[in-house]
Amino acid sequence: MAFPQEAKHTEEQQLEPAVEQRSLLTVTNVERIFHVGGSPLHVLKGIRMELKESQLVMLRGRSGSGKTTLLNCLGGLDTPSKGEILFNGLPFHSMSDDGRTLVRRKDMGFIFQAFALMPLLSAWENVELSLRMAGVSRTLWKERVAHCLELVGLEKRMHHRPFELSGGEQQRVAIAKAIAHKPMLLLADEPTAELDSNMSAQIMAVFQNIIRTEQVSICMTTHDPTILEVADHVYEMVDGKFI
Ligand SMILES: Nc1ncnc2c1ncn2[C@@H]1O[C@H](COP(=O)(O)OP(=O)(O)OP(=O)(O)O)[C@@H](O)[C@H]1O
Repeated sequence: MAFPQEAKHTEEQQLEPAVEQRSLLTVTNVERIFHVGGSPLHVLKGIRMELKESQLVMLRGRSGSGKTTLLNCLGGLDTPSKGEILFNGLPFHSMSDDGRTLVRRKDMGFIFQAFALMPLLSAWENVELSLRMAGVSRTLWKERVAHCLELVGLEKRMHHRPFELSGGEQQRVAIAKAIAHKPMLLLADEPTAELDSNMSAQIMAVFQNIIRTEQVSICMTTHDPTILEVADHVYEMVDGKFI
């Protein structure tokens, strides 16, 4: 199988002067209500946001403000109770679970706070596993795995297993794993939460690098005020709303 997004950005387009970026994700009046002990709990209260191609957007807010709930809705892991989410023109809010799963597998990558690596597999094998899961042809694995690990600066650690890597290095493997199948959108929940400020800065530099070279858009949650400056836009969340 060829990589589906290969033709997304042609050389010709890259040489053209900057044009208005296309909207990848449009969120309109999204609400999420959970029912807890028979009472409704309004966690998202009318969220509107937009993410364009090759943008880095951050969701910032206190614990419990609803960031993860929103990220889950954006990634199709959960569905809003009301409102609309358009991803690459597709109505995510009204698609079936199976439909969303297919889109997610092909066009999205996920990064979590706790790295989510297979402990017995090397960095190389972890990234390879992600290509296998995405149904990418085996003939493409070697070149793509090497490329992704180089992109995140781990060419010298390719055959280390997670326990032989630092927290920052493990998170870089997780990033390589999340971008291996060439997603359009990367969703990251507190990707720097477990890292010190130096390692967090390195992860943000990797994000900026992959936005440039892989034409991916990134939406991430954070508590950390020191990394906000690299975002194209920061949405500040308080009690289920943007302020
Ligand atoms: N499945 C669920 N059922 C009931 N309540 C939920 C559910 N998921 C989340 N909540 C509640 O929604 C609120 C927001 O949670 P969420 O995890 O989205 O916040 P957050 O901003 O990501 O917090 P943190 O930064 O601590 O991860 C919390 O009060 C949480 O208890």
